Amino acid sequence: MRDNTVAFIGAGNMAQCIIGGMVRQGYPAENIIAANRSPEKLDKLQQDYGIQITTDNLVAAQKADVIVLSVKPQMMADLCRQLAEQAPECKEKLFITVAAGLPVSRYEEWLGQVRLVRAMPNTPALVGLGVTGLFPSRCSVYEQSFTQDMFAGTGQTVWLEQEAQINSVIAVSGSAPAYFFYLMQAMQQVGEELGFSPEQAKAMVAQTALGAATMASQSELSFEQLRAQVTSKGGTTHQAIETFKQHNLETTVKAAMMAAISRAEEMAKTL
Ligand SMILES: NC(=O)C1=CN([C@@H]2O[C@H](COP(=O)(O)OP(=O)(O)OC[C@H]3O[C@@H](n4cnc5c(N)ncnc54)[C@H](OP(=O)(O)O)[C@@H]3O)[C@@H](O)[C@H]2O)C=CC1
Ligand SMILES: O=C(O)[C@@H]1CCC=N1
Repeated sequence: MRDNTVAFIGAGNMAQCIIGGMVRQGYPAENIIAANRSPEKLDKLQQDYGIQITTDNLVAAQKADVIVLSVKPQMMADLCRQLAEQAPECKEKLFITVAAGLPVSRYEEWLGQVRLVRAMPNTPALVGLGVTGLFPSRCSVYEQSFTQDMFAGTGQTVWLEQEAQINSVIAVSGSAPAYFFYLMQAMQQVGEELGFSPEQAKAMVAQTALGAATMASQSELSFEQLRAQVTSKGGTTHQAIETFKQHNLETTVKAAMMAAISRAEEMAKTL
């Protein structure tokens, strides 16, 4: 299965994280090729992982068994039209798209009735701790199994029965590393105001987040129970949590996640 050559077209943040995760988990670097319109990111990918690189999308697509479309949603129409017009034989290959928003029907307008997996990964794929939602369209059992193997190397996978669930994956995991980074950024800022150096504050916040996430993923206790273990009656944590509640953290979190879904729905209509 790992004999398949996988081409990433668009070698930006998400492609770099998936490629890094795949290579670290043993996918043969010589069977991965990345294409990007500008060369700088490609040079770094080749240095870091020893994969093949090209600035010519058609070369990558023609060499590949599996084509991962990893450009921004706004760039997807042009890319798909380029492939359909200049490399029509690619229509027989498996496509995997990681773009937010764009539905299968849109790809079929551009590429025809291709075999396609909509994937919604997240950047912790780089360290093998990603979560990827997967929705197949017209794929064979082998192609689904290949996609499973490819993303399993980057973390957990969740197969979806309804395409609309991709937008829920965006809200819960695709966009979510940024929510945690935002909280960590705010905590580091306060840490610095309290007198720690930027390096100390960053390390303390990151280590605490790592510890909490590791406990949360390894424990059978609920998040609420784990929180209770930290919260002494009449103590400091209680006061901090009450302050989050007074500022409506839960309402804010829900509004932010629903805003991510709304944006994905809007992109489906407008791009
Ligand atoms: N970042 C994330 O956390 C996640 C992103 N996604 C999805 O992944 C996709 C990529 O996002 P992200 O990696 O963040 O974006 P980036 O902007 O980091 O990467 C996109 C890359 O595509 C390249 N590119 C644009 N047009 C073309 C083209 N026609 N041919 C070849 N290369 C091209 C850009 O090149 P250049 O160097 O010239 O700019 C850039 O390197 C998006 O569709 C997004 O929805 C999904 C889940 C999570
Ligand atoms: O912000 C975005 O649109 C992409 C999709 C999920 C994470 N990043």
